[in-house]
Amino acid sequence: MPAAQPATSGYAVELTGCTKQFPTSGGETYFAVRDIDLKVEPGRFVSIVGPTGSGKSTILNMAAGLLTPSFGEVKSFGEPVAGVNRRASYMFQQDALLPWKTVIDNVSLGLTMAGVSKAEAHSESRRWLEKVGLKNFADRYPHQLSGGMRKRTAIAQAWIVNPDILLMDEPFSALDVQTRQIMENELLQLWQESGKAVVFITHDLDEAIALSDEVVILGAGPGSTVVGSYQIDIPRPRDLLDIRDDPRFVALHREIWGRLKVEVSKTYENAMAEEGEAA
Ligand SMILES: Nc1ncnc2c1ncn2[C@@H]1O[C@H](COP(=O)(O)OP(=O)(O)OP(=O)(O)O)[C@@H](O)[C@H]1O
Repeated sequence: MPAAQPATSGYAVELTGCTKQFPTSGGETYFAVRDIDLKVEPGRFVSIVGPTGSGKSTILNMAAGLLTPSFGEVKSFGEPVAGVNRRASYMFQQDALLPWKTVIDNVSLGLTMAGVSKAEAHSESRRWLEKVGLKNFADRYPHQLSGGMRKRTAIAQAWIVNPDILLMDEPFSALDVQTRQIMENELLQLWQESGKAVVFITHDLDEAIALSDEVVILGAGPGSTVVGSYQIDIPRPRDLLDIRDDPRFVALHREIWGRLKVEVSKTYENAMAEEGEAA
C-alpha cells in the first residue's frame, strides 16, 4: 500500500497572498479571490464558508494544484505545490464513481493506478468497505446504491490511498438532512483516528461548526478575501446528532453568523444591482 509520505516541515496546506483572476468573455479580468492567506496544520479540520461565488472552490482547487494562483504561493508540507498536490485526495459534491465499475473496483482505483496488484488492492478495499459499512455491497454498481452509500464509497475511494490531506468540496450537500448528519458523524470518526488534515467547503454554517477545529469566512466577491477565522473550541469527540443544542455551539453560531450574514447580504445586493443594470 502507498504509505503516507513522511510529514516534512510546515503546514499541510499553506496559501500565502494568493490571488486568482480569470479572463472574462468581454476581454476583461475577473478577480475571483484576492490575497488569500490560509494555513492548515497537519491533523486539523478547517472549514471554509462564504456566500455563493466567493471563491471557496477556487481556493480548494489551488490547494489541490488543479489551479495555479495568478499571484502568491501555495505550499504543502513546506514544498511549493507544482502540478497536482500528491499529498492530497479530493472529494467533490458530485462523487467521481465510475458507473461501469463495481463498488470494490471503484474503491481500488487509486491503488491500482499506483501500480498495486488487483488482489492486494481488493484486499485493502474490502478492509475499507467494512470500515464504511459496505462490506456486503462490494459487487454492486454505483446506480444500485443509495446517496449515502455512494458517499461512503467515495470516502473509501479517497481515503484508501492514505493521503495526508483531504480536500472536500461540499461532499454531503446533495444528501437528505438525516443521511447527511450520519455521514458527518462517520467522517469525524474516521478523521479522529487518522491524523489527516481536512479542508472542507460548505454553505452550511451548522455543518462547518459541528465538524471543524476552525471556520474561515470568505467575504463577498468579486475579489473575495478572508474576513474572519474562528476557533471552534467544542470538546471532542462530538456527537453531531445532538451538538446543535450545545450552548457553546449556539454561541459560536450566533457570533459567526453575525459576520457571515453581512457578506451574504452584500452578495445578494450585488446580484440585484447587476440584474437591475442588465434589465
Ligand atoms: N474557470 C473560470 N473562469 C471564469 N470564472 C471563474 C472560473 N472559475 C470560477 N470562476 C468565477 O470565480 C468566482 C468564484 O467561483 P468559485 O466556484 O470558486 O466560488 P464558490 O464560493 O465555490 O461558489 P459556490 O458557493 O456558488 O459553489 C465566481 O464568480 C466564478 O464564476
